[in-house]
Amino acid sequence: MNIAYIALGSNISPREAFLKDAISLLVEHEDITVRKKSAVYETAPVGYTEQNDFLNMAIQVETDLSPPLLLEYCQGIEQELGRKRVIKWGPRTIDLDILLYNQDDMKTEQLTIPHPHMHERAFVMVPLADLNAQAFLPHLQQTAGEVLGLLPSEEVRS
Ligand SMILES: Nc1nc2nc(S)n(CCO)c2c(=O)[nH]1
Repeated sequence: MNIAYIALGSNISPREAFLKDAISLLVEHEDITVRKKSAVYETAPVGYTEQNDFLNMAIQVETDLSPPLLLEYCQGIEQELGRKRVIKWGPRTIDLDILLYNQDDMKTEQLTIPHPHMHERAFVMVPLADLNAQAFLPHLQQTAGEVLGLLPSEEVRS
């Protein structure tokens, strides 16, 4: 069994429905188990800012699929839910990005894991820390919490 973290985003209505549908399609795959879901965050667009606000979240999955096969299935979901790559950084019905896959640190033509920009994006790092602040980013040798400046705390602050 492998553990992967996937970021999801949508900024075309109905955003919530696209997130739910994407997760349902992931759950349908016999080699994918969705173990945990973060909260859903409304976020201002970064990069290409002339577009609607996003809903972002992240999920933790267990999978027997290899990274390339997991990517292929995620891209299939984007197609299925009507993602049209009109403007590269533009609006999208649904976006699924593989953030982490075990402790892999790999780069191929199709796929770079960990996601190269994840540490620069609060809309990715906050949902990831929701799931597991101890998730380790091998390319940075830091946990998700450390990237966010969260100090490990034994007790939950009351
Ligand atoms: N807040 C926010 N801004 C974004 N800019 C791009 S591109 N994207 C697409 C994901 O790379 C997003 C996003 O998901 N959320």
